[in-house]
Amino acid sequence: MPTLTVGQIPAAMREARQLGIRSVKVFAESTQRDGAGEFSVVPDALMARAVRAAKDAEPEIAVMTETCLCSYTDTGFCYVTDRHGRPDIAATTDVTSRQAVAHAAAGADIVGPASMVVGTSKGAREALNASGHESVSIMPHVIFWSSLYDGFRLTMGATPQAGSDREFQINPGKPEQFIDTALQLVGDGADMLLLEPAMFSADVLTELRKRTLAPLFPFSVSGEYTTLSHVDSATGKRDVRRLVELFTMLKRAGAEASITYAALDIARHLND
Ligand SMILES: NCC(=O)CCC(=O)O
Ligand SMILES: [Zn+2]
Repeated sequence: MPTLTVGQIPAAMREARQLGIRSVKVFAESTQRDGAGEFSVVPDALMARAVRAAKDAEPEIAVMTETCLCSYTDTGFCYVTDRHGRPDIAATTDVTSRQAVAHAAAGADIVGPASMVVGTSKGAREALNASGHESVSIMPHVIFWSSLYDGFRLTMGATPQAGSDREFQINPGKPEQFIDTALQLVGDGADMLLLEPAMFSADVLTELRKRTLAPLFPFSVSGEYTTLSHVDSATGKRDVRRLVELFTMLKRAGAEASITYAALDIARHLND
């Protein structure tokens, strides 16, 4: 998967603005890890520097972040584990809530609890309110298991070392569980919901569109980017036509907007 250094962010943001993109979502790949994910909240942590670089370059573009631990734990899990290797819910909520505050302090407009650990959205909301960041929004991820995440995990060095990261993600055979979780998150203070993987959650998007007023954002994940688009060897451009068709369908189904790694390529394609 393509990545940027912090130094490359300003140019990408300027191009995004010129092409009419109004928001970006940032993921940070940390090389420093420990058992508790504390490198995500040190002063000048990678995500905070990335957010600051983006907002300094283009203050009008909304910046969304991810609050999660898979890029910061030595296990590669999205949550802190206790000495028995079991998820430690309280510790996970504590550190991801501090991430939310750190991202907001760096200028983020929307933070995205992504571990699916119950309580992390509520925790982030309370921590943001207690630190004067009432206007920062929360967009939690609602996630079906999928092999489409493999490319992201490989790129981010976030493949769990043992077992799988399905603990809190939802079995794709249980759509009602996905819907219940999404509605519960709205009850916990989510301002909007991110649904992933985009292409395999169109049915629950349609259902949720009828059941909540919260804006719904399908997230087209790494496997969708790598399998539905490719660089055309003749033109050197990324052929994004299949992705455009996917996002057109999702818009029909009720998506507010879709999130994609191909945003710049699609905007270039549409502006051609
Ligand atoms: N929490 C980060 C993701 O879910 C990314 C998935 C992907 O792009 O494959
Ligand atoms: Zn994660």
